[in-house]
Amino acid sequence: MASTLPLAVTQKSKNETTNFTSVKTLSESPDFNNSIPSSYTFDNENEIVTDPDEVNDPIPVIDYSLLVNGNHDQRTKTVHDIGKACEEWGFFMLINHFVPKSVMEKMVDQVFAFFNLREEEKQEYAGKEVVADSIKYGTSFNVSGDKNLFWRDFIKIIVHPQFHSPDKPSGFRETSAEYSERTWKLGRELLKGISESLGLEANYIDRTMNLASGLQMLAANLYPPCPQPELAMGMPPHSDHGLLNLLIQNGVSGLQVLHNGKWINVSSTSNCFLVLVSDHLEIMSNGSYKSVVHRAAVSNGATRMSLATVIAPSLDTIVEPASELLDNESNPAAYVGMKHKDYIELQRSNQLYGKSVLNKVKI
Ligand SMILES: O=C(O)CCC(=O)C(=O)O
Ligand SMILES: [Fe+2]
Repeated sequence: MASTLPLAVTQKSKNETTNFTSVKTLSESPDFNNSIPSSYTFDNENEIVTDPDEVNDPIPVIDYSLLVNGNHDQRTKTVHDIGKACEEWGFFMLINHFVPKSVMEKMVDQVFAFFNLREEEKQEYAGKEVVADSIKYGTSFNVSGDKNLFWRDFIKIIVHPQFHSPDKPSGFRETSAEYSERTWKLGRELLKGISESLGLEANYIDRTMNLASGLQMLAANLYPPCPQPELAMGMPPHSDHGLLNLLIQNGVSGLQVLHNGKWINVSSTSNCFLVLVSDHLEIMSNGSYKSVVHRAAVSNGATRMSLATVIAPSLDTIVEPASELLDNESNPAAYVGMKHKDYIELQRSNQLYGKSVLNKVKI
């Protein structure tokens, strides 16, 4: 899979950018002459990107209210549809999820307020590591390891099993506490439907992935307007660690998912969660459900913001294929078990590219 992904590097010189600690500072600098430094350029030529209405295979939409409040038939159909979406796309849109629109909007506003702090204030969280230090502010993916830089600034915050928050901006802590609590409940409930769709008891994933002490992380991405969007990349093709990623965005589209070898533009959505199957769900389902390869394109007109909520096993859980799904002859284990913490470390110390980390645990 990784070798088929279109991402070739054209130039590689970081010297021009070493004075900037964020894309936001770079793009707002008075000296910025509207041509992006070569260290940010990728060869995005020959890319075919398709809008969902151009393929007769619409992005699956799941009505959460039918999973939790539907009658028997509606529930059964919803569980079936979730399974189909996880199998065929590794991706779906979740509607009627009971997270109030006002809470989602307040969270988006607070994330913008964080990125709008002075650079020195944000730098307090730079130079840290998200698992060890709970909060990390940074740019690109891993500046010291990235071959080319991505047009993206980020903050990652661990909010479960212990809740953490930056002290600024004011109101961030309260808003993110409410948002985290609601999305954590939503993710756990959704995983019950996913367990059932695999033919397992509803609590199977919750129990075996130790979600009572599971990891929840908020990862906010800022993509400032880019004067040469065709040359830059917000985030390269990758899949996420964890079980699910519940993604929201600020009304500017940019997410693209790889489906049957084609990049599909996911249009901007409001009041809906974009749900991405992540690597640990692929591993525990022994590959029945595929983590979705996705990337973020940038645009020159507007600032885009996305907020990922990662719902993941506890850091000490060794994630391996569920023994109930295996059969020595017809369906042997296709992945080796690895502690979640070690998997994150592996991802952090590698280039973010396709399924390169998942491939390391594939048998
Ligand atoms: O910005 C997006 O839409 C994608 C973000 C993403 O892939 C991530 O945070 O892992
Ligand atoms: Fe991602």
